[in-house]
Amino acid sequence: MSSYDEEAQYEAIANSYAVGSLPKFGYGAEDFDPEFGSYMPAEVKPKILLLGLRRSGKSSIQKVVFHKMSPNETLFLESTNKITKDDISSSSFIQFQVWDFPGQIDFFDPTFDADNIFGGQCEALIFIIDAQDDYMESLEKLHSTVSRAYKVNPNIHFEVFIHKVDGLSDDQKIETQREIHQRANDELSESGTDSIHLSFYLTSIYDHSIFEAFSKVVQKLIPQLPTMENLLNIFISNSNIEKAFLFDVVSKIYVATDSSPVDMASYELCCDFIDVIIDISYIYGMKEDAETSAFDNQSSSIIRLNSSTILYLREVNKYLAMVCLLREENFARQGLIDYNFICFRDALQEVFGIRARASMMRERNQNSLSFNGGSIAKEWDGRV
Ligand SMILES: Nc1nc2c(ncn2[C@@H]2O[C@H](COP(=O)(O)OP(=O)(O)OP(=O)(O)O)[C@@H](O)[C@H]2O)c(=O)[nH]1
Repeated sequence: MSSYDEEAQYEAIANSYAVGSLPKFGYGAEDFDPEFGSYMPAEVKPKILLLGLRRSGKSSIQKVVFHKMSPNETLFLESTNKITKDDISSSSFIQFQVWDFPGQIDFFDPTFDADNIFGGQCEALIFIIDAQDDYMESLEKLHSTVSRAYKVNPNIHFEVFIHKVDGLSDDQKIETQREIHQRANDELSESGTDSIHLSFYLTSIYDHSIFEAFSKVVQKLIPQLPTMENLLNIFISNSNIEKAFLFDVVSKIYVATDSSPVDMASYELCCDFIDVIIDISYIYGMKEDAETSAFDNQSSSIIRLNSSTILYLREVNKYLAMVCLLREENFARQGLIDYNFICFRDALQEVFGIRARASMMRERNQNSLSFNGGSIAKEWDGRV
């Protein structure tokens, strides 16, 4: 396939992106306008809620995924006694808030403002069940939580993290998941609310499962995901690449991958690769007077493994990186891969540029938000 055909293919996909289905979810729009983030008031940012019984691991998940806390440090976390709102947008491609709830919260307390909490910008509710504990009480709480939230906002995505599975054997993991899945869904059908769909994930902060689960939760909230997947499919097939992930660098959440199955070992390898690059950039790449991240739009890296596999990282913008796994012999034509990557990046820019421009126009028309003083459709700062 010639490079020109390929470019046209990327362009067609980018152009086919439907402006009509604009997301509420925000992305690193600073790439289009450096001041965009500051225009977006906190109350319109989408929310992901973390709920569950006390000590189930809610704060630990938030700290490990979004604040680089090491899992062992979570042993010293204090119990949460009020709702903690964490704005993820300042350091990440994905703009949202994570709300961490105290375990003892009572939804039937008259002061609990369910409309405000579950309504509006609430996109996902993650319920955490401690798999190392007796989970019967958790299941009751899960049922009351999702029923209450669903009444207020049926569009919420309900996600269940069966957490702390590091303490279980493989057989126990399967059995626990089966039992929790069965009981939770039975309770929903008995109460006549079986239209509520629950998704289950086995997670632990001591391995990459928590990042993988969070990636899947976040991906559901990105309406452009099929377009991104399509672009990645074209990219890998024309570049002889085995697998490609688009990573949000700070959180190591992958916002998209091609449609071949994700194997956990490859994902872990890519996460470790990003950690190495970030660490090296910080240690050796920081300029003396610079306060900004050393990982920038010029970053790229190649690691050759002794299994004749190559790990290749290219930045997409300052928050987003593409990490590819490919066989060594296919890396001989690096120029082709780099060219295809630039086409891919331009197409992605189109996809999100359309979204940013249209959302600005929509907001202007509605006159509900002020986006004064800047053109969103500026040059992408990661452009070569
Ligand atoms: N083994 C194991 N322990 C975990 C995991 N995640 C969290 N923990 C531990 O669980 C304990 C409670 O974690 P927290 O994050 O404070 O729990 P929480 O749900 O925020 O608790 P509250 O604020 O009281 O509602 C801590 O000692 C964590 O180290 C995990 O994946 N595996």
